[in-house]
Amino acid sequence: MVARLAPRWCLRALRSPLQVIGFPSLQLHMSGIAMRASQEDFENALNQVKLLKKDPGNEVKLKLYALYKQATEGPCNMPKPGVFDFINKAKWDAWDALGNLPKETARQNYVDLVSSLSSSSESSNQVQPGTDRKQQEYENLVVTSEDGITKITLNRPTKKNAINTQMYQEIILALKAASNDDSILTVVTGNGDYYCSGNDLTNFMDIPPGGVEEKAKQSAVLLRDFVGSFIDFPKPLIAVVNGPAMGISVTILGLFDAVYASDRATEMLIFGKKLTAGEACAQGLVTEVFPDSTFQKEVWTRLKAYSKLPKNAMKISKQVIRNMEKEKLHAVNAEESSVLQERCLSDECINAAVNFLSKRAKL
Ligand SMILES: CCCCCC/C=C/C(=O)SCCNC(=O)CCNC(=O)[C@H](O)C(C)(C)COP(=O)(O)OP(=O)(O)OC[C@H]1O[C@@H](n2cnc3c(N)ncnc32)[C@H](O)[C@@H]1OP(=O)(O)O
Repeated sequence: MVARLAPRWCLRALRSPLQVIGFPSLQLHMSGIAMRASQEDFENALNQVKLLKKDPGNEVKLKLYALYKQATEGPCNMPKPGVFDFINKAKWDAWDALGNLPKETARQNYVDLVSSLSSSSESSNQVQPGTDRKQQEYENLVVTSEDGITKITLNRPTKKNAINTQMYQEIILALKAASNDDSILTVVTGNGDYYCSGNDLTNFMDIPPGGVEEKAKQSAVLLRDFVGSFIDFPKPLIAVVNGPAMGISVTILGLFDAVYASDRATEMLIFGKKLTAGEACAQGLVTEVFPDSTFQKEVWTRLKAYSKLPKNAMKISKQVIRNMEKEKLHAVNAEESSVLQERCLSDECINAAVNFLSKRAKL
C-alpha cells in the first residue's frame, strides 16, 4: 500500500507549487545553540525532500515552502493574494508568519525539518518483529483482526481523524480486504477523542495541473468509490462511534448495519446543526447509545458475542437486505457525487475552506 501510493505522491509533489517543504528544530530553538547549515546541507535537503516516501501533509508542505522562501529570498514582501486565491494565500500567510527570521536560521530549520521527515519516514516503514503485518500497510488506519472481528481504526487523532485523500483510498482498500478475509464482523472506529471530523479540508489545497475543475472531478470520483465500497460491503458492518462525528463520517452511518455511539458523541454534525448521540438514535441514525464510562467494555462484549453467531447466516442475511436496495443506493450515490463536483466549485464551499485554512495557516 505504502509502496503503491508513495510514487504517486512524489510525482505530484514535484509538480506541485507546494513541493518545497521545512520544520524548525525545537531542540535547537530551546537550547539556543547557533548551528548553521551550509549551502551544501541545504541543497542536500532540497534533494532529500523529493525522495520522501510518505506525503508529509499540506501543513508540513506549507512550513517547508515558507522556510524555503525565507532562506532564499528573506522576509515576505510580496503583495497579499486575494481571498479566493486560497492556495497562494495560505502560502503567503505561512511565509509572512516567519517575519524577520534570518535567512541562515530559516535554512537551518529547513534542513532540520527535512531530516526529521526522512527519519520518521524510514521508521514508519519498518516492520516491528512479532506485529501483524497488516498493521504496517496503512498510513492513516490501524487494521487488526482478532476473534472473528476485523477492526478498522481511523488513526489521525491529532487531526480529529479528518479523512484526507490517501485515507479515503485506504478505507476503500481496507474494506475490500475485510470483505475477503476470514472475519465475521467488521468494525469502524476512531482513535482518540473524535470518531471523525469529516472531510480533511486541506484536501482542497492539493490542486492538480488540470486546475480546480479537475480537482472537483477527482473528488467526485473518489467520493463515489468511497461510498460505493460501503454500499457493496458484504458482511455485517458496525460503527463504534467513540466521540464526535462530522460531515461525511455521519452521512455514511446509514450504510452500517449497526451504529453504537458513546454518549460523548454529542456533536454528530449534520444539516449544520449539532445532534446528540441520543437525538441521532431517536432519528434512527444510531442503533444504541452507551454511557461513555462503560462504552468500550459494553460494546466490545456485545460484538464478541455477535462474532460467535453463524458466519454465513449473518452474511447472507445482510446481503438479502442490502440487495433489495443496492441499485437505488448506487444511483443516489452517483447523483450525489455529481452534485458534489458542482458544489466543490461554489462560493459557499470555497469560502468555508478558505476560512478554515486561513486560520490554520498562521503558523
Ligand atoms: C473526496 C471529497 C469528498 C467530500 C465529501 C463531502 C464531505 C463533507 C464533509 O465532511 S464536511 C465536514 C468537514 N469538516 C469540518 O468542517 C470540520 C473542521 N474542523 C473543525 O471544525 C474543528 O477542527 C473541530 C470542531 C473538529 C475540532 O475543534 P477543536 O477541538 O478546537 O480542535 P482543532 O480545531 O484545534 O483541531 C485539531 C487539529 O485537527 C485539525 N482538523 C480538525 N478537523 C479537520 C478537518 N476536517 N480537516 C483538516 N484538519 C482538521 C485542525 O486543523 C487542527 O490541526 P492543527 O493542530 O492546526 O495542525
